[in-house]
Amino acid sequence: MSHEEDLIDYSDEEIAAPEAPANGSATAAPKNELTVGGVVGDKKGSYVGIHSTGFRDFLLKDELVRAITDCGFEHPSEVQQVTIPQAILGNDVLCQAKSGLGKTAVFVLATLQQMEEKPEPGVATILVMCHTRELAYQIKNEYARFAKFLPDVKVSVFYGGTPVQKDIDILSNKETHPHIIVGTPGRIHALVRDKKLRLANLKHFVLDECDKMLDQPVLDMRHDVQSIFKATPSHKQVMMFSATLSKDIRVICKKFMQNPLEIYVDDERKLTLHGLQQFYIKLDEREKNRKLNDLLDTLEFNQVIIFVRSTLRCTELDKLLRECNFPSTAVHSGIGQEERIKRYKEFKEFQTRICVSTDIFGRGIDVERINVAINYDMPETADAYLHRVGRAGRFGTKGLSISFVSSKEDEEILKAIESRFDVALPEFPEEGVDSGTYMDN
Ligand SMILES: Nc1ncnc2c1ncn2[C@@H]1O[C@H](COP(=O)(O)OP(=O)(O)OP(=O)(O)O)[C@@H](O)[C@H]1O
Repeated sequence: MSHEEDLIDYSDEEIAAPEAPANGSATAAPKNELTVGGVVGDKKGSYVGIHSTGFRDFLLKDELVRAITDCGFEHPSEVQQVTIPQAILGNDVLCQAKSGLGKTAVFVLATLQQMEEKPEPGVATILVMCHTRELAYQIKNEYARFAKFLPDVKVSVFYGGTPVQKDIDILSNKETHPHIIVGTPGRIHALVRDKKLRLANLKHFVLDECDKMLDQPVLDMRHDVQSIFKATPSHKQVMMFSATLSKDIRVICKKFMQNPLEIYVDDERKLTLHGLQQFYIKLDEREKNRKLNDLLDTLEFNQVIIFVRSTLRCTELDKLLRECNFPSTAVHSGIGQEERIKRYKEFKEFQTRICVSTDIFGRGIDVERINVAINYDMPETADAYLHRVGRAGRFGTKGLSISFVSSKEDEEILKAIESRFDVALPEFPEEGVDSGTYMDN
């Protein structure tokens, strides 16, 4: 059994406290910050530097512009306006921007733009890593979407829980060897360690959900990332993204970078989504099931995601919902990988409307029609809360989040959320809320 197979799914595990900075290779970077729509430290936020109003202004390859149009993207979001022009120049970038506002397209477009027209067969130049397998799969699909008019570009996704031999076969044939690799650190590390994957020609190293990936000393994710990083050339572009970047984690991220441009779209305290209405409900643990039933009966939703704290609770709640005739599915690390991806696809494609999940779907997962997010169990940190509720109200759409508060600890988390993100979380009104406030027409 490889080392990688020992790694259970990271995302079901607790978020560990950050440890001392790792022995990274880069030196401390001078301040190079751009805050948009907020204030970082004593520096005033600024819109100076935003001149672009359309994707065409980025002077991207024709093939990319066509793909962007096909995706239905009309205008770049704020994070895209600010970050894409810098990223396509090859600068290192550390970027924080709200959930659901299009960070993925920033690195996908920036890396594809910098790719040679005829990429050398058998050579990987772009590596993107993230913390869960479903997110890796999703990012691979985003590359496929934007590279659709670049027929020579090959992209593959590698993650654990699948036969490693398949990955080795792909890598050992020049015809199938990808130029772009997306994956999770355990499997990528195993492939690099066993010399199946060579990164000597890598030009772009990207971490999505970078805080989660680097703040995991217990489960060795950071260790895997560091080992992989060491197998790459010293001259390359490094980009990292998340909706949450605490001061501590920024220091760690920057150890991988050289003089990065730090882009913070909105002050840390203003990271909650405008279109998202957020409430809590105080109740006893034993009242949760009935309350959830009532909510699912009365709320209007396109799709709803329900977060729980363990795989066992996930299985049981899903079962209970189905017994009550709610069309539910469950996703957690105890489910076989193939089945997990199948369920992800069904949910993404609107074939299922209710998904009970552990934190596996708590970050990055983009399902357009989720308009309600329910914390059946409170998350353990304010940051985890922000990511979870950000599954609803994607790209400026409306949404609703309701969090069940059933213990003293839950109340503490609620307070931490309110103070960290400068947001008032009111109690869910007895009479409910008007569906027009959380459903797009
Ligand atoms: N300019 C755009 N116009 C329209 N839709 C867009 C645009 N940019 C991104 N989107 C869509 O918005 C959704 C959210 O984007 P994405 O998943 O990249 O967000 P994110 O910033 O990575 O969020 P998170 O922090 O939750 O991971 C996706 O469905 C994406 O296709």
